[in-house]
Order: sequence, then C-alpha cells, then structure tokens
Amino acid sequence: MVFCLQSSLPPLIMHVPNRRFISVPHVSSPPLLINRPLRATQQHQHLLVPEEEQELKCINAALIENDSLPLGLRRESLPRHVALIMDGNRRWARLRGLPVGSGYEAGVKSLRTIVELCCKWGIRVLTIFAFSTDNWFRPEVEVEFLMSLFERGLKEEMESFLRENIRISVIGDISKLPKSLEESVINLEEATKNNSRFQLIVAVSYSGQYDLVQACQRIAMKVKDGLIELDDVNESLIEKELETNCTEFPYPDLLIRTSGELRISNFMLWQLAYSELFFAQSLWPDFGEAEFIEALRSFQRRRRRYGG
Ligand SMILES: CC(C)=CCC/C(C)=C/CC/C(C)=C/COP(=O)(O)OP(=O)(O)O
Repeated sequence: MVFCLQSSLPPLIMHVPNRRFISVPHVSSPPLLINRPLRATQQHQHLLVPEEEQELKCINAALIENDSLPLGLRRESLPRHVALIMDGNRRWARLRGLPVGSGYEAGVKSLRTIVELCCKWGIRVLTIFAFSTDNWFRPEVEVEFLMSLFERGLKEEMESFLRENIRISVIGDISKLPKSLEESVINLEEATKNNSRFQLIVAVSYSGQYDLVQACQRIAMKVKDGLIELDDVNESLIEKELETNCTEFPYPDLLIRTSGELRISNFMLWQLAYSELFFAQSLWPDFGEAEFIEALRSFQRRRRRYGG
C-alpha cells in the first residue's frame, strides 16, 4: 500500500482496533495518531490528489470491514462456505472417563462457538456432518441419544436462529429420522427460510453417495417422464438435483476435519471437488476460536487453481 502524500505532512498512522498500525511513509513532522481509519480520511483528504483519495477510501473501507476479524485474517479472502467433519467426540469423552454422550454434548458447545464466529466474521455458509448414513449402525442407545440431542439442540436454538437472521437447512434422508425430529426439521427450515445473514446446513442421515444416488434418481425420472433429454444431463443439471441446491454457495471453499483423521468419509463427494482441505489434530470438543483461526489462516495462504 503506497500513498503519495503531497508536501510535508505529518506522518499518518492509522490505528485500527485489532492493533495493526499502518503508517504512511515519507513525511517528517511528529506522528499523528489516528484512532479510526475513517478519521484519517476526513482529516487528510484535502491533502490528497483524487486518485490517492480514492485509494485511501478503499483501504479505509477494507479496514473498517475487517474490524471484527482477528489479526492476520482478510475479509476479502475468507471462505464463503466451510464444511465441517466434527470428529472425535467419543474419544474426547473416553479420554476423560466420561460417557460417550458427554462428548457429543461438548461437541454441541464447540459447534455454537463456530457458528457464532462464522456470523461475526461474515462466513456465509457452514455445512456440518452431524450424522452419516453409516452412523445408523452405531449402538442403538447412542443413535437415540444423538437423535434427541439434535432435536433438543435445534429447538433450543430456534429463537437465536430467528433473532440472528440464520437460515437452517437439513440435507440427507430425513424420512429415516424419528417422526418428531423430522417434523422439527421441516418446521425449522420453513421458519428460517427467508433468513439471509448466515446459513447452517445440517447433514443428517447423509452421505455423498446417498446425495448422488438421489440426484440420479430424480434425473432418471425426468428423462423417463419426457421432461428432459439424455443430452440435457450435465454438471449444472446434477448440481441442481443435489441436496445442496438449498444454498446459493453449494461448493465448500474449505473442508475442516478434526481429530487427526485424514479422510473425507463419504461427505459431500461432488461438492468437495475443488475444496481446500484442513485436518486439525484437536478432537472436535477442543476445537475453538484459536483452531478455527488457524484453519482460516491456512486457507488464506493457499492459491486455488481449480486445475488450471
Ligand atoms: C444439534 C446438532 C446438530 C448437534 C451436533 C452434535 C455433534 C457434535 C454430532 C457429531 C456426530 C458424529 C457422528 C461425529 C463423529 O465422530 P465421533 O464423535 O463418533 O468421534 P470418534 O471418532 O471419537 O468416535
């Protein structure tokens, strides 16, 4: 960032709330400490040539936008869509000699933290792998516990979803869920469908293969009914039939998996085609703000090439 201030001006040091200092070089007299970037514009704009004034305005706008972001994160290159495999809840509980359910309950706390941070920092979509089609094979008591945890969790948060302008969408075969949970899901999706600040997509009874199969079935049905031709089947049609058609941003920019496992485990197989992957060592209940920042910083250091 280079400014060419005319004449001999006091050095301009912009102090932004997250304690970064941006100094404007080649000026002599005592530094002028300015608390907010906007004040820098107001005080100095008469000293700038128009192009410099414009540039200062842009930089100030970016600084104000970045206000709520931790040091080192840039808003313009944050992921819009983050996908999460929240692994390691049971191991977390066992390591502490606690019942498995405590691990899942601790996992819900981590989830709340990450949802709050996404809202605060302007990440638009978070998809969580809450329950895979394979998780039905877990011990019955564990499955029942998880189902009641989902129902309780979603109901308890209903008010905050509405207050915070959060949209909830669920992907997966919800017909397999207990009836009361299925109804809660339908109600929650309906009640929040016009919310636009942030979208939480909960994948339950979901797998990437399930999603592709249901998309193929819907497409095959349309061909059979004569609504489309075989030649109409292409990437964009498949995208429209996948369950992630509930979001404006179906392709996660970043996938985070916790607990040190290096697998995709049948998550969003189509949608993760060009996602950046981040594997955290922490077990999911230990994954908090610091770990999330580390994942986002790693993401911001990547150069995405999409095969090009
Ligand atoms: C309300 C709501 C949507 C809550 C989400 C609750 C939550 C944290 C679900 C995770 C479920 C799950 C099957 C995780 C997989 O790892 P594991 O915990 O089985 O871990 P392990 O690898 O240690 O066995």
